[in-house]
Amino acid sequence: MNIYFSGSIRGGQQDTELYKELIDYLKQLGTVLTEHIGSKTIDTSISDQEIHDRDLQWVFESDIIVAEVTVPSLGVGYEIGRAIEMNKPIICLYRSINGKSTSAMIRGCSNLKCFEYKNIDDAKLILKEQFKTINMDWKDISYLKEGSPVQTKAHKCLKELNIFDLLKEYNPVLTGTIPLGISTKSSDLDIACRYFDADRFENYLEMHYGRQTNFTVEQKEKAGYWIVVAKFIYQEFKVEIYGALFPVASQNSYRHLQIEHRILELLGDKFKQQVVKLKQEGLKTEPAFAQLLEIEGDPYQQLLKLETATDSEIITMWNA
Ligand SMILES: O=c1[nH]c(=O)n([C@H]2C[C@H](O)[C@@H](COP(=O)(O)O)O2)cc1CO
Repeated sequence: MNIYFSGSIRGGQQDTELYKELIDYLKQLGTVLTEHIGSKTIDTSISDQEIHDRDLQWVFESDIIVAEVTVPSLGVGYEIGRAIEMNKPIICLYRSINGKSTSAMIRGCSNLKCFEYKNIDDAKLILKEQFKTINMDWKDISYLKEGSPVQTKAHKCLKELNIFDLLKEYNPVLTGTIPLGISTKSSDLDIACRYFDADRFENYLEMHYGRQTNFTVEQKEKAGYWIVVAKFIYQEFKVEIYGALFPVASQNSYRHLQIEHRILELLGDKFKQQVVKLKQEGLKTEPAFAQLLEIEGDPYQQLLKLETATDSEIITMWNA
């Protein structure tokens, strides 16, 4: 796994030693492409344009961006913005100094995860917990092959439909409950995609899947977003391909998948069985999680808030 560590240089180098400690820790989790940020020696042999182009190429090659954003830096802010455009997972870490927090454009951005920490041990714990979820590559569906009978069947159908090759440019990810192993008989095969041109995406879906049983495709507004939804039946599965204009990683179905996966990993089989039981009784997935964790309010929104909770906070929510 390639990691792009981002930290202030010309914005101020007072935290360089801390960056070095973070980089050393990240080296245990993957390959850090930007080790130079942990050193005060500035390479003057390359031009600003070379730095810019090299670093953007590294952002592109990274699987994750970790940014320490306590010292305000134009370069770090710019890298984060470009990484969001590239649909990369981003973790920002900051310390409040003299009551001063970090920019609202970072803390308030739903395309990244922002954590406040106090010391290096805190930061390491946050990184350890976050990397556990991020390491799961949902784009590669081979994990289904070794799974439950329904997961193996899903794998076979998705291969036969060639969904992940045909829709490659739309960045498809299987979401919903089948990847999590908590599906019931009525669970769909949900595929989340990102389009850049809704009409083109709709036509493409029609061209490739229009002959499938009960095929329908429509464009509509949902919760303020313009979406394209194609549905059809394939063998025993209802397939739903869903496209929106924004990156899959920031779509709610994907974010729910990630947080639910993390909760299931943390709370184990007993919790999983309770979720399945509530679903069999007719509850939808997110309301089932919310009921068991005693979360009040809109379960779809409230579950997303757990993205920045620590493992121990999540564990204490469940009184088995
Ligand atoms: O010499 C450099 N090398 C380099 O890699 N950078 C990149 C990596 C850092 O994450 C970020 C720091 O930006 P700034 O220098 O504006 O604080 O920019 C920035 C500079 C100098 O701006």
